[in-house]
Amino acid sequence: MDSEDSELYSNEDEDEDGCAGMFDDYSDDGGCQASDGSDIGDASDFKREKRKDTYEKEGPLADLGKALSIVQGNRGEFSFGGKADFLPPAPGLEIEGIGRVVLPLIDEQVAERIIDVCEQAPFGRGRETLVDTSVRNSWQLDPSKIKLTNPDWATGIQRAIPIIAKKLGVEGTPLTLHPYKFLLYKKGGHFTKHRDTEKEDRMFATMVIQLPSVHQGGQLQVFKDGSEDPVIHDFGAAAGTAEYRCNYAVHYADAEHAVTPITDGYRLALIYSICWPVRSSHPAPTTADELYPALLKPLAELANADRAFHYYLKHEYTYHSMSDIAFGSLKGEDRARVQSLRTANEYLPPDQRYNFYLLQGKRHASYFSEDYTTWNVKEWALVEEPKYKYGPLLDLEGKQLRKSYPTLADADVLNPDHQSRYQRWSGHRTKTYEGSLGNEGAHQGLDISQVSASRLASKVDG
Ligand SMILES: O=C(O)CCC(=O)C(=O)O
Ligand SMILES: [Fe+2]
Repeated sequence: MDSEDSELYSNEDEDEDGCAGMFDDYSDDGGCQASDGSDIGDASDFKREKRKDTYEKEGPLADLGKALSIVQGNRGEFSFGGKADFLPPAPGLEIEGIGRVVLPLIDEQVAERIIDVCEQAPFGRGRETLVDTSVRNSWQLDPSKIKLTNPDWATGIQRAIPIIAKKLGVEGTPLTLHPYKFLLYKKGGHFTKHRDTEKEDRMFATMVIQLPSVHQGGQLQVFKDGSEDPVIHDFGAAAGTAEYRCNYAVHYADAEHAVTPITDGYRLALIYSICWPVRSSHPAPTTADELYPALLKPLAELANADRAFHYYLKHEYTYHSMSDIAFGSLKGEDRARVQSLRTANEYLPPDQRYNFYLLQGKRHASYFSEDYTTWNVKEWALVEEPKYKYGPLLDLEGKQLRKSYPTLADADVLNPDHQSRYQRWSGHRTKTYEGSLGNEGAHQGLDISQVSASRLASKVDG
């Protein structure tokens, strides 16, 4: 394998906005990235990118994509939940400075006393942590400030782990659950669409446990791949059990989700981060054996032609999860597809086999609008060509190859889902707004930096 170790960020200049550090602009404090609901830049950018899209529609790379498109693997459920049978209905909630809180919470005075010891929950936008009740309106406490005194609580959380692992399609994996926040919503409380960011190393999913609550509204909506049709978690509302037991929901942290407004009562929830075990080596899901001939033929042709290719992972990954556990951190479909490629690769003659690598990329685009008045502006124009930066190659064990910062050409993309370039990059976004302040009618600018999904790149050995 001769890695291209010549250039650092090979295809573009450093951008000038201070985001030269590849992985430094995740939001941490708020724990969440707000998406403000507007489609800034999307329409015009999408059209442009579509026109320019150059991925191969026929030939061995396209055939390999076609064979891979049916690999779904043991994807697990994208978001699930329901009755938390594994937890006791009376958790024994104690709040520092308040004492024992009887559930469900209905007494307004008690609720206000709890609110007094809480802080208004913030959210992350770019590098900032903001409080804006039009985006997020709830009250939060650090888990160190609460106790769940029922001893069945801790054992119940442990009992949840194999259930969650199985539903996520990673049965047998010793996931860990870490309490992240206690949340209280009252009438008017809500949280607009957002993604959760990494709060702990190796966090990849979120569990919401709703404590016995009497309230109206406050459903959790989880959106799949930009779909407008969410999975809805009502935490026992329709079944009439919300007030008598704990209910839960799990979703991948990178899935967009929202909490609809609470229209009456109080909703209490505990948020847990779901994390991969350190240095996990659990078995990969299996794919059907009959698949390999279909993968093998185009893969062999590509190897013969000494052709490198790359694949855009579909889930979001943080730099930490990538470098810590690499292949072990891949989720659902990504995991199944990479594993299928690896298995097919084993059938190639040793001197033709591929090496597989992971790398993370970043796309930066600037937009401009003249009619900027709110965040709902429809017409944004690209100011200049988007810039792309790629991090170093990591092997599937997460080891960094020294000085290997490749450039990825569109012509070499393995694209099983026929995604446009814009779609391939439409993962995690950080939006920053810039404008001339206090100058009515002035032109306004907008930056969008996208932290892309990580990449799988591969190069012919030898
Ligand atoms: O309250 C909930 O159900 C979810 C809250 C949430 O999305 C978050 O804290 O990031
Ligand atoms: Fe969230």
